[in-house]
Amino acid sequence: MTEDEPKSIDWTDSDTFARALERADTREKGNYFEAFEEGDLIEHDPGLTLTRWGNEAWMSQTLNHDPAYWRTDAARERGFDEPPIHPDYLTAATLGITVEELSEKGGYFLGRTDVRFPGAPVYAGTELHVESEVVSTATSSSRPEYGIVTWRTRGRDAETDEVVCSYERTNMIPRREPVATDGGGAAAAEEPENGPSLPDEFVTPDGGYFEDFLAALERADDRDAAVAYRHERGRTQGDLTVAGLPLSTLNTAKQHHNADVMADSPSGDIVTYGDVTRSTALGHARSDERTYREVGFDDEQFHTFVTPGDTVYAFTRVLEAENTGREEAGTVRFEHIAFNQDDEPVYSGTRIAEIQKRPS
Ligand SMILES: CC(C)(COP(=O)(O)OP(=O)(O)OC[C@H]1O[C@@H](n2cnc3c(N)ncnc32)[C@H](O)[C@@H]1OP(=O)(O)O)[C@@H](O)C(=O)NCCC(=O)NCCSC(=O)C[C@H](O)C(=O)O
Repeated sequence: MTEDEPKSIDWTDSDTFARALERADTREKGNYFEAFEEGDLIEHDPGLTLTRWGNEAWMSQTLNHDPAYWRTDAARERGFDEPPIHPDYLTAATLGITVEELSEKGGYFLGRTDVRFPGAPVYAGTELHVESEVVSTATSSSRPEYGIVTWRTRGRDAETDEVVCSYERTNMIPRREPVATDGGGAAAAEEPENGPSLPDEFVTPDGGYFEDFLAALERADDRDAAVAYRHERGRTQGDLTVAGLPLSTLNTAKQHHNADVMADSPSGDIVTYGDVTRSTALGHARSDERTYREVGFDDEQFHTFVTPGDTVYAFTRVLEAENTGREEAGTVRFEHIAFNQDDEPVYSGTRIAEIQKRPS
């Protein structure tokens, strides 16, 4: 090189690189709140083939061990052709595909309702196609930097076009332009002087069959009692559950795998995907019952963050039991509450499931 030739740039020199980074634009991912308008229909590009491996990874790591999802003979006894895809994994995969367009910008998952599985059982090899419709958008009165968006999402079997999973979900989504507010929620935070008193007695079912739930409800009837109990198992959150499981469903929300960005967010750390928290709590609950089929989920809410090192436990309330005349199972409605090592609720929701009847 002669003196007149321009010096080549060493882009990896730390000062040079720092200056380059300062000047470079970032190619952004995800959509701000302002991108969503009521009635918009969004077809999500990514598809995902539901595999037995994906199903088993999800089920094992969330402690869902129902044999019908693991063993062919147990699956056939329950009326399936082979071990099907579990509804929790199907729900998480349906949501995962939507994240890039709906919530990757950093939207905390607040709640979900009307989770249903209208199609035939879903087996490994099914390719999912997913679409979402914007149901509503609202400003947040307490957090001006966010808006609140609700979508109706449908996951279809790409081959038959049959809807296999559908739900309505609500997230907080960052605004491009924060709005001015009056500070909103402060008044609503006031606690009543005396909270509602709990029932005198907590009844625990003797077993996990439908008859046990029915008998427990009958024992609680006409008394100041609730059928309510906690489950023994806990699951401490680590890299696989916090980052690995959502990424395996194509869920690109930075909340679960970018500790650098999340250090400067309300949670201060990466957080467990809502579907992992919820599936883990449901796994604990199912370990104390004889599940026959999952029917649906409503009123799901995420109350506070779960971060690495936190342990997810579960508490169950039995709300109703109905003998529908079906030979194999009766229908039970539960409320499940996931809580952490400090006994704080992190998730709650109601669930309708068919529970096996005791073999005669
Ligand atoms: C996120 C929070 C820290 C917010 O807490 P806070 O500021 O105390 O507010 P609120 O919880 O009262 O809620 C904020 C506003 O949102 C409305 N809201 C809340 N829930 C719902 C709901 N189910 N439906 C509709 N609207 C809802 C409230 O009314 C408030 O409105 P306003 O008063 O007008 O402001 C806190 O909520 C929190 O920590 N939540 C837990 C969040 C979480 O951990 N989620 C799971 C992990 S994130 C995830 O899974 C992302 C996922 O991958 C994805 O992409 O979706």
